[in-house]
This record gives sequence, structure tokens and C-alpha cells, in this order.
Amino acid sequence: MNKLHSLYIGLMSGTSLDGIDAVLAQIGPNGETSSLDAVSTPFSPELRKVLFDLQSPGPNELHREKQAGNALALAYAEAVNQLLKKANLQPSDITAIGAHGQTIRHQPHLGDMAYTHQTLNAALLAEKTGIDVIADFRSRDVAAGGHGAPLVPAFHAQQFQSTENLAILNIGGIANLTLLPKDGEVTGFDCGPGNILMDAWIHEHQGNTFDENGNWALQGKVNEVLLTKMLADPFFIKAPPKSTGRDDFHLAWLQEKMGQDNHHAEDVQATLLHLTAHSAFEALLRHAPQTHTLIVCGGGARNNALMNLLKVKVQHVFKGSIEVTTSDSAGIDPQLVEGLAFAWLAWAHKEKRPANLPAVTGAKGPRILGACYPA
Ligand SMILES: Nc1ncnc2c1ncn2[C@@H]1O[C@H](COP(=O)(O)OP(=O)(O)OP(=O)(O)O)[C@@H](O)[C@H]1O
Ligand SMILES: CC(=O)N[C@H]1[C@@H]2OC[C@@H](O2)[C@@H](O)[C@@H]1O[C@H](C)C(=O)O
Repeated sequence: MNKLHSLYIGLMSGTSLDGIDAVLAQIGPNGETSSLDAVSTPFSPELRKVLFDLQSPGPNELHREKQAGNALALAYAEAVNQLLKKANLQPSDITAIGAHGQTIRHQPHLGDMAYTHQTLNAALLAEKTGIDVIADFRSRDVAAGGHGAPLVPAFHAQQFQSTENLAILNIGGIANLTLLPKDGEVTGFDCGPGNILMDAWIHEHQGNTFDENGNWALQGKVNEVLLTKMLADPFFIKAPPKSTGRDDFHLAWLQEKMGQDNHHAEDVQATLLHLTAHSAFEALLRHAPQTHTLIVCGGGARNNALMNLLKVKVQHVFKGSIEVTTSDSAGIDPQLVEGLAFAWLAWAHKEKRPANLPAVTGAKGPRILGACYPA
């Protein structure tokens, strides 16, 4: 390894609640980042349930939240140890871990009382790994009046430099779009539900955690009335800065839109697939019609039905002027982009570089993100 480069580990567990992506990154003096290795470990059904139950208010939350933070730290430590073993490295080889934690509330609209909470016992993670841990990346941006999300646009700007207009669409639990014009300011915002509602609906009806390749959705027929009702949610036309999460999009939201009408379950799944594709496509159409290439990342990039639908919509309106691809084309596994981003955010913290983009989050200014728990 070049002496000027350092090794960082990024740990991401996102709104899908599917598990942990741990990415080993090599980062250069100007933040040039490349992924060297990775492990992805699913949550145990028990931990997934504990984290899922915390997504909505309930009894004895403080104790349950602290216990979940400990359990998550232990699961993160296990992922780090697996990654170190796989890459044949020692804890002393790693400069720091950037750990996202698990978002269990996101309330950026409360003025001086705004908050966003990513549960994680970062002290326990530092203790168990013997590596400096940087965590709680979003709070400082929120304290500065921002949404604290999305944070990845700054990393996308670093990583996907180009001489043409790019847009990066992350389809995780929530979908977010980063716009990288070839000359102009980087912008970005959450554009709506990604996989979160499709995952919830198939889990409710078939017990699966996700709809592989959208196969179940493809058995149904889109219900245009329901789709129109869902797309009428004010979030979709709200001007950025904007962010969202499980606080806004959940099964009760879907049930409210469905009302008392009878629906075939697979038709609802088909409609949810179209909701994700349509809301992301509309965001692109409204905010970045000059895009040359749309790069899709996040687990949704692995859903063939979703990718095909997006391509059809883009082709229909833009007639070949926008190419749709996945981050594989830039050499990054779509599911690892966010993990890599949190390694980069840890680097930015260590280097005392601000990493939020006020034009994205709405914060009063650039801020150094995260808090350090030394080994
Ligand atoms: N082969 C596949 N077919 C369909 N969907 C898939 C496939 N692979 C992954 N997914 C979807 O991707 C999701 C995981 O995506 P990802 O890990 O990017 O989300 P996340 O990081 O948890 O969310 P966020 O970006 O909102 O924080 C799964 O829950 C599933 O819905
Ligand atoms: C509050 C929160 O956890 N937001 C997540 C979520 O997942 C996707 C989207 O909503 C994005 O805003 C953000 O995550 C990524 C990593 C971000 O901050 O860019």
C-alpha cells in the first residue's frame, strides 16, 4: 500500500434492516477511496425484530434502545473481525471505523428540538475491536439546522467524478438521488420509498424479507387508482432539502392509502414496485433532465424488475439521451457504496474536513461530522 494511503472500515446498516455491510477502504490524501474487501452479514431474526420494533413508539423504549445499541455494537464487532480475518489484517492496521448505527427515529423538522437518532453503543464497538470508532454522523448537521441526510452526495461527488452530467440513485430502504452536474453545484435529496414498502408487504403476506427480482410484483397488475393516491403524498412534490424514513413510509401509510378497498396482494406489490420506480423517475425528470448517465446503487439495483421498469421509463421520455447503469460499471458493488461512504466519512472526520453539503441538507454551513471513540 502507498504510504500516503490509510485503511478505514465503513459499517452500514440501513433502513432496509437487512443486515450489516462492512467495507475495507483504502483512502488517499485527498480522499481518493477504493474498496479492497467487504463482508455482508445478515441480522439475526432476533436483532432484526428488536430493531424493527424500535421504529415506532412503544413501552420501555429507553432500556430497549440501549440494549439494541449494545447488540448492534456486538454484531458490528463481529463483522469487523470477519473482515479483518478475510483481509489478513490486524486492528492496528486500521486508522478508524466509520459506523452508521441504526436509524430508529428521524425528526429533522422540529427546529431547535430537531433530532435524528442512530442507535449504536460506539464505545462498546471501540472496546471490542481495539480500533477508533467514529459514529453519530448526522447530529451535527441537524444541530446546524440541516436534515442530517442524505450524507452520501459528498462522497458520490468524490467518487464518481466525470466530464458529463451524472445522477446517482441509491435504492435502499429509502431512495435518494444525487445530482452531479459537470459544471455546477452538487445537490441531492431523498426521493421516497425504495424497497421499504415492498419488503414490508411481501413479509406480511409471504414471510419473505424481500421480493427477489420483483418476481412476486411481476405476477400482479398495477392498480392505477392506488398508485395515484400514493403519489399524492405531499412528500413527493416537496422541494429539497428533504429527507424521509420509516417515520413517514410504513405499512400503516400503505393501509391508509388502500382504505377499505379489496386488493389482490400481488397487485399491491406490483403497485409498490411502480411507486418506487415512478417517484425516482419523476425526481430525475423534475430536477435533472440534462442527465447523461443515471448510476443506480443500493440493493434495489439488484432487483431486475425494478431496473427494467426504470429503464423503460427513462427510454420512453428521454429516447436514449440518458444511459441507465449500475455502480458495477464504476467498479463498485451497488450494495457496498454506502458502506464505502461511511469509511470516507470517518476519514473526513479524522482529517477535520467538513463532510456535509449545506446545499443538500439545508444546514447553515459546512460542519465536521461525527464523534470519535478512541480505541
Ligand atoms: N436480488 C434482489 N431482488 C430484489 N430486491 C433486492 C435484491 N437484492 C437486494 N434487494 C433489496 O435491497 C434491500 C437492501 O438494500 P440496501 O442494503 O441498499 O438498503 P439499506 O442500506 O438498508 O437502506 P438505506 O439505503 O435506505 O439506508 C433489500 O431489503 C431488498 O429489498
Ligand atoms: C436518516 C437516515 O438514516 N437516512 C438514510 C436513509 O437511507 C437512504 C436515505 O434515507 C438517506 O437519506 C440516508 O442514508 C444515506 C446513507 C445518506 O445519508 O446518504
